[in-house]
Amino acid sequence: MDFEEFVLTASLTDLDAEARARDHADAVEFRMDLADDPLAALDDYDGELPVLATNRASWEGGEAEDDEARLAELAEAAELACVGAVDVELKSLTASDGERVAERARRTGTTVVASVHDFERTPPKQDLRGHLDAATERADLGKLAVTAESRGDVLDLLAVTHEYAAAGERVATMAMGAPGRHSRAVAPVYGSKIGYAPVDPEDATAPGQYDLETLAGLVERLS
Ligand SMILES: O=C1C[C@@](O)(C(=O)O)C[C@@H](O)[C@@H]1O
Repeated sequence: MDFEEFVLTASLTDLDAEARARDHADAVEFRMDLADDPLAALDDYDGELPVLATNRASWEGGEAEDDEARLAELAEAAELACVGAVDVELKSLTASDGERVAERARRTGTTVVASVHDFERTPPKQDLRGHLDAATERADLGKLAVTAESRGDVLDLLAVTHEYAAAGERVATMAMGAPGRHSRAVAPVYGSKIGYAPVDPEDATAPGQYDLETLAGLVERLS
């Protein structure tokens, strides 16, 4: 997965749902931290869509508690043929074993996404740039999910997304929460390369997500 074009991913906690995502998604994000026995599920996977593997730490909004174990699992996932990309938190890449996951991914031609999440707010533009600089330096794509409290927050995020995309950097951005919901449809117009959506609305993996069919329709109409 090179993310040259926008990739709409269906966020799944159960890979069996891939068949239901195929009509609208380009890939699936497998939230390993929310799944039972994720490596066995990946071994058994015989779907058509490539997998972006995420094993989100509890300190970054996920459910994986044991950092060493979750990064070891993610490194194993990175080497599987069905996995086209792995998501590693920027903090893991800079401060823990995340770089080892990235090395193992690179050895097998798996793309590395460095992610940053802010579940509280949208930091000032200069900080948004700082996050994207650090993420794009260490990975093939820098992803930034913030929490919008106002339309102005979304404008800041979109402006910075546009700057980076126009400069040829590969980035994915989205504003979580209700005020930022429309960013999920609009950010791709400004160069964001990944969108996330659950197949069923009740399976959302972040606040403010549209369901997959809705987001696919919005993105298609706006592009
Ligand atoms: O990092 C992201 C983005 C996300 O948080 C969102 O806001 O859509 C959803 C997560 O599943 C994914 O890992």
